[in-house]
Amino acid sequence: MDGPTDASAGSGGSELAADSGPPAIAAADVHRSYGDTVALDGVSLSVSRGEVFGLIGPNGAGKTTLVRALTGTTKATGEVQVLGSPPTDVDPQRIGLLPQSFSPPERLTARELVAYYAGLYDEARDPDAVLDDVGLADASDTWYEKLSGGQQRRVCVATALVNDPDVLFLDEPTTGIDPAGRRALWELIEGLAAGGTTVFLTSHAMDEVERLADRVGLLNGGRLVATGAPADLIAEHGGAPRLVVDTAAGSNEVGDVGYPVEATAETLVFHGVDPVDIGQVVAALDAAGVDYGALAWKQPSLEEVYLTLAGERYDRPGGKGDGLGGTGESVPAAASATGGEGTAGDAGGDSR
Ligand SMILES: Nc1ncnc2c1ncn2[C@@H]1O[C@H](COP(=O)(O)OP(=O)(O)OP(=O)(O)O)[C@@H](O)[C@H]1O
Repeated sequence: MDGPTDASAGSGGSELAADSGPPAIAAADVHRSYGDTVALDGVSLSVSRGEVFGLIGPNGAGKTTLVRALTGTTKATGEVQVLGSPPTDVDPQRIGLLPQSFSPPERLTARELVAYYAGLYDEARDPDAVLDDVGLADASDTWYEKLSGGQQRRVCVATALVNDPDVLFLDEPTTGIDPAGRRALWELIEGLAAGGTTVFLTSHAMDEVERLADRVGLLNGGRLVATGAPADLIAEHGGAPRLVVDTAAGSNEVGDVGYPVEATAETLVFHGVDPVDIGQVVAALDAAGVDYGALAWKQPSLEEVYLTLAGERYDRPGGKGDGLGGTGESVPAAASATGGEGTAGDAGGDSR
């Protein structure tokens, strides 16, 4: 872990970005079990100040447990520091946390709720300004229980922003939020990051993580199995661009078109096809008399990285894979722990 602890250094995000102090978040060999269920199995990571770190992984991989370990809201073994100090020693003013599950009192208006959270801090932003930031200015007088699920989530995000934190933990911030709202929230997060706020977010939306994160960590079975910039992970694990052709034909019906071909129940997938060579494949299909429908050229994305490394490639019933993930090579079985919720062996005393 990095050196001197000075939790009082710097007061605003932009100052932190220029600060050469300890990383915003540092974890070394973090373990957490619930009874026999190993939720975190030796996680180590470091997040620089001003960085946006995206944590992805299958259900039950340990993402929420890691957020809780990093924020000191569950006990874990190993070492965790936020801004150079154990998380429970850091001034709460400097940390923002949006938990995955958050059930505020329902008979309060959005403004009253955000104002309540504002009152917990020495300094806080104007609740109306924060509600405006999350696109809820028009609903600020509505009771929480009368808001839609996505609006409720936005209020929860607002409560995490109200103290203008230096380090912001967002556990699945956009779940349930409509596409326009998601984009608005992305812009908000981008603005915070541009101002120097460190953001640690978890998400199942790969487009979200690919857009927002400077670095991504893939958690599987409680272990961090890959970390890197989205572009680097895609280059390393995403496979080649491919042409997906809707057809019931088998690969043996096409002949050799110069690209590895993979057949699924409803598609032929040609791997490594550059856009300029699509015509060559189409000509080969026509020459072979293959009956086909739509063609789609796809570049690898973070989703392919996820599907490959998490071993979660989707197989259609009766098919050999959807042809969209990875390189068509066999992938390891999912290693995620998916035990049920419960408190057995939860000696950690989760506190938030
Ligand atoms: N309070 C708890 N009591 C018992 N087991 C728990 C508890 N919290 C989490 N677990 C288990 O720990 C493992 C990791 O759970 P966690 O919620 O951290 O995963 P996750 O990656 O956040 O999942 P999801 O994507 O579904 O939110 C799972 O097997 C889960 O069942």
